[in-house]
Amino acid sequence: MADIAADAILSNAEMAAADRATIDSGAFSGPALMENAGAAVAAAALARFAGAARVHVLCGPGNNGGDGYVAARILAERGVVVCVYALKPPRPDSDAEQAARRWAGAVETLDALVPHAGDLVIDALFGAGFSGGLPDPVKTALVRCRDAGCPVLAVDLPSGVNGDTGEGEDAVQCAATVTFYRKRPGHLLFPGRTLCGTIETVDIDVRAAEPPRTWQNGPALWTLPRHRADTHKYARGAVAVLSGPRHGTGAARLSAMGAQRSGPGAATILGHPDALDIHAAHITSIMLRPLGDDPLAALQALKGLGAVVLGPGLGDFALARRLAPAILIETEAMLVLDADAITAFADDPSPLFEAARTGGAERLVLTPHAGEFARLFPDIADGDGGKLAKARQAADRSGGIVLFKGADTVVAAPDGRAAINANATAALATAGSGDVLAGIIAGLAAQSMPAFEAACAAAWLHGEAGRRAGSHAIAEDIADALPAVFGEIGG
Ligand SMILES: NC(=O)C1=CN([C@@H]2O[C@H](COP(=O)(O)OP(=O)(O)OC[C@H]3O[C@@H](n4cnc5c(N)ncnc54)[C@H](OP(=O)(O)O)[C@@H]3O)[C@@H](O)[C@H]2O)[C@@H](O)CC1
Ligand SMILES: Nc1ncnc2c1ncn2[C@@H]1O[C@H](COP(=O)(O)OP(=O)(O)O)[C@@H](O)[C@H]1O
Ligand SMILES: [K+]
Repeated sequence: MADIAADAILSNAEMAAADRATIDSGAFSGPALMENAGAAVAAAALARFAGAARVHVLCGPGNNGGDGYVAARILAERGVVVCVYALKPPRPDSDAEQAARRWAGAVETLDALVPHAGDLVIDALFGAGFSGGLPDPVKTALVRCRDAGCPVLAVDLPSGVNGDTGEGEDAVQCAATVTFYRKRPGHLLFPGRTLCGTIETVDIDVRAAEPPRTWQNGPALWTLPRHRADTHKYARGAVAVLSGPRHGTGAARLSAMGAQRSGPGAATILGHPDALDIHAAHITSIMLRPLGDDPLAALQALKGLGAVVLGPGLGDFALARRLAPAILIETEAMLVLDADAITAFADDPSPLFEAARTGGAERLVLTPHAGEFARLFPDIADGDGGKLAKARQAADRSGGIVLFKGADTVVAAPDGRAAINANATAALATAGSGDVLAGIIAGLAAQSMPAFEAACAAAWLHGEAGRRAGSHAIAEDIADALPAVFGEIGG
């Protein structure tokens, strides 16, 4: 079986399929995989919590509990004082039942659990097989762990966190989580990401059944454009940003600044003359052009146009409704649709989505935050499934790349590929930061980077720039940090 990239993310079902495929291939048995998993948990407990007075292992009825019994046995063999508690006995004839039989000590009910501050709790109640809400005895036990203030080490996932969505309102905050083979979406989506604490991903000899379609976003996922030594500014591609009115020009400037610093040869702001006067007082290397009576013609007149940013601070919904489909159908440029230009299509997105399909080959990138997402895709926003599934549904419907912003930004393509971004910090939660991001996407797309890759790379670079700029950065600082980030990763 071919192995998959280290940054691949598997859903609960994909992980279970990998487990089955590994067992069916004859390479490893279920009990052998469980032994590996439990041994990894025991090793993490010894390495991270060596001074624990006692280790309480809470076991559920499935294989997650099975891993717990294995870890308990190995820790006890190493001389650790271990107490085991079960919610229910393991499922009959399961690997977990075998593992439980090899645990020689007592098994108490969860209500016997009395953890103390110097103890360690190993949470092996539920993992990849969990859905719905936690049973009351589990909630009570987890509250006791929290109140005792002892660290919790989660097996695979903190119990109560849904591996596919990251949802998990009753889960306890864990100090660390040991997961197996590849991460689940719930390790990276909030609140799961926070609840996991430090995540350790260990190889337990599982091999994937299918090629992945979800990844943790990072440089392994895309290749940045490189400039040939003999290039010139038009060969490097050009970005156009549509400006808002005189009293709302800042957002377009921030997009243009993000675009410019992402490597294209030129960035131009187009707007009404009174808005351009304001821009002229602020900027030097960004070009300015009047929008005129025919905005499409003004765009088409730009040499080497590769991407257009439409929306930041735009204010003019009618212009967005007219221009977005025209850009997709009548130009070759990539369209990054953000902010007001997303809201402009809230009542009737079909002309946009039709144009995205007519324009072909992933020419549209939508960059909604949660509020804009709910305006454009109200039924998807209200529906079941987490942020990853919602972003995928939106991409499928729109025919464009959907970059669903937030602390756990998800980028999804109509063909099902998706990436979860995990390097961004709260430094980005500052006005105008999304405008810079839209510009970075356009800057990369103008250099012929495909839309999905451009959106993923932009989200990651934006996150790195935010880190570098520091927790009190403003949007301009995020843009200013970009050249150093590109320099560091060799772009
Ligand atoms: N994949 C791999 O390669 C490997 C995986 N391994 C391990 O297996 C784990 C997955 O095991 P799993 O599939 O048995 O699921 P698990 O998380 O134990 O939960 C299932 C049990 O919980 C129950 N249950 C669910 N929701 C509930 C609720 N709301 N309230 C109450 N009950 C609920 C559910 O009940 P049922 O739905 O069947 O009635 C069932 O009894 C994985 O996380 C990892 O630790 C390793 O051993 C080695 C290799
Ligand atoms: N807590 C956070 N951690 C990481 N990134 C964040 C956080 N909050 C916001 N962001 C990112 O900051 C940007 C904010 O964009 P947006 O909401 O459009 O703001 P604006 O319209 O002011 O530019 C998005 O890229 C979003 O993903
Ligand atoms: K668990």
